[in-house]
Amino acid sequence: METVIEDVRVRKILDSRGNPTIEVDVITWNGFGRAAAPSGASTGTREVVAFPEGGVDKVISELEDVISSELIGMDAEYLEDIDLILKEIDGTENLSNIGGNTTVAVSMAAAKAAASSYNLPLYKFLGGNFATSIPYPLGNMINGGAHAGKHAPDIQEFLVIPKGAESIQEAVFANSKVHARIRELIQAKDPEFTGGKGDEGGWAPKISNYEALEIQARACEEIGDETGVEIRPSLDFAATELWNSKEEKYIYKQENIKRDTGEQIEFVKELIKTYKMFFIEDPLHESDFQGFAQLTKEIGDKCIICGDDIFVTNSEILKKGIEIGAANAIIIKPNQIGTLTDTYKTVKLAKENNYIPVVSHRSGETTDETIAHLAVAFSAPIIKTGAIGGERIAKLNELIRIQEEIPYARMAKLPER
Ligand SMILES: C=C(OP(=O)(O)O)C(=O)O
Ligand SMILES: [Mg+2]
Repeated sequence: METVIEDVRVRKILDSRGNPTIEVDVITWNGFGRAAAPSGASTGTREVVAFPEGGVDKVISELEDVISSELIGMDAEYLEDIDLILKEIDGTENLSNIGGNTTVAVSMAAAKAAASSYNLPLYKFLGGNFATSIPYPLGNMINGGAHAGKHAPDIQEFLVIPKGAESIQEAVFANSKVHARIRELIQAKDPEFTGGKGDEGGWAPKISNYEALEIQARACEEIGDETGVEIRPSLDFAATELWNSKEEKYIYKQENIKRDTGEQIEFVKELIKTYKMFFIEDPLHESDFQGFAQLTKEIGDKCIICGDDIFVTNSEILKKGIEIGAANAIIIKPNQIGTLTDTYKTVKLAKENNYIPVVSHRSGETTDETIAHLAVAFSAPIIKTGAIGGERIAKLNELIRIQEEIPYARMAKLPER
């Protein structure tokens, strides 16, 4: 009885870019769940459609009644049934009728309502008592590409991971120290730097890719020495954004360099070796499964090779990657696939095949903290959710609370790289 849905409310709220997004409340007999959908800027073409034409307003005016009349009376605990109904209401493969952002917000709010009905936090409701490992935060330090202005580096994300941290608190503060040090190092290079940031809270400076790489490496080393925590650099190339399919080249506008697939693979390998990169995301464009497989085979034992736009949290697409050994990690973004059930299906498949699930934010976020709970529930060893900024720290601070709550909490076991 406790988990029976009594009401569903949908509203338009702001995201971190100032764009409208959807927030959903699910009210059960004995509980309440609220969740909001994020949105991407460098989206994969095979992601589900975020919103139907007409955007959030259309969803609210036309769909609120349909969704709530279907869900009222259902049991929020039966997440698979709820997600199935949402997909049935939509009726398309890519959720283009009601939008994947609509379904994901309802799906997450329903799960949170079910958890709350039992007086359980979401991570425990979904993950049970043995979900005790806390993910390492992969934090954004410098933003480029689609997440920053045109003078910023071409590579989308310069990230760091405090892999030597012994607690989430130590980890997030190590990241914030690196973030602050990077500002100083940028300022030393460019005295006119105003402290501008990109969409994910990383600095958006007018420096080259190589300058950014040098600054990133130096900051990791200096803060690592200061704190005694090993901190390793990482990158998200978001290479689909760099790929020009007509020329069949990756275009680095800033350096006026074009690289074909072979050159791109060599370039990525060189950066991994030079900077001891721990994690590289989307080094090749979203359709290059073979390139991913080659890179993984050649250097996947030295660095995590992670697929985002290539897999779009879709288990069927991941299967294709697994068959040929493309990547050894996968970004998990619930709104790429539209429901929690399908998100979990992908995480399960990844784990069964030794692909590391990396639960991730989007560039457009809200203060919704759900992904912190999902990362713990799924025992994901890494969460990618920025380093600073209100919508990023909402997740990081929630992890601090979760760690405090779990009696045997320990940092996740990271793969050796
Ligand atoms: C978070 C990312 O960006 P977006 O949300 O714009 O896809 C990413 O590419 O990993
Ligand atoms: Mg990415």
